[in-house]
Amino acid sequence: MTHPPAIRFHNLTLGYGRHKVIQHLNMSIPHGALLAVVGANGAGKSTLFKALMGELKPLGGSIHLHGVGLRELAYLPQRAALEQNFPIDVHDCVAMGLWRQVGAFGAVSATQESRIAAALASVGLDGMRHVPLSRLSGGQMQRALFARLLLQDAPVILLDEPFNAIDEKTIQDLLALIQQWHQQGRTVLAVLHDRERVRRHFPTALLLAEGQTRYGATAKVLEQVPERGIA
Ligand SMILES: Nc1ncnc2c1ncn2[C@@H]1O[C@H](COP(=O)(O)OP(=O)(O)OP(=O)(O)O)[C@@H](O)[C@H]1O
Repeated sequence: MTHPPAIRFHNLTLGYGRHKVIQHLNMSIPHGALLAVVGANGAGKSTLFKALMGELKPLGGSIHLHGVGLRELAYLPQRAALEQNFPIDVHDCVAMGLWRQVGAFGAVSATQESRIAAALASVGLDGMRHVPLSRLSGGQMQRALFARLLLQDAPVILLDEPFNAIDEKTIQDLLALIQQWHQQGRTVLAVLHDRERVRRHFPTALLLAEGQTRYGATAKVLEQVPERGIA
């Protein structure tokens, strides 16, 4: 079964001033895709996500979202170290995932509180709701950010290096959540560096590399890339 496109890049060129990072990218990502975005450092993986989020204007070409509003994209940027210094606890950080429903200063209803509790339980942080973010380990912080994504309930989820500097047990738990999102029909794009993980868990891949951008079934995309080619 082929799904209609959720995201289409049309002759897309991205960069900063005169520095072009991605050039003339043409591809469609179907609804429900589970896609790994791979490529060497500086290949433009984060740049592509920033453009998808509307944070960076294309130098050329265009990005089309089909059946998905810009506000329906959930985005987990590369390790938000800064965010961990915010003087809030785990509960309030996760509750921010509800901002579309309650607004920035709205009160959280009893139903929403139970959704927050369920999200915390799904990431294994149920006992930590009142712990300040500054006391969390890297893995626990990433669990909290995934709980927030759960509450956002977005049809399209962008994860930029979600497993960077995270312990293996957390990675496995978060991978299980990603699989759940995939089974629910959400579109998930994740920037990853670990080739084996990509092979095992992501059916499709986009390789960004100067002159040899490739998109399709993961095994095919990775087959001619040198062992260190995406790290
Ligand atoms: N704000 C910026 N201003 C100017 N150049 C930038 C900016 N952000 C990124 N770049 C440059 O654009 C290129 C692509 O950067 P990007 O962060 O998208 O790469 P990446 O594939 O995500 O790399 P990594 O795997 O290291 O995170 C790099 O050469 C980088 O130096």
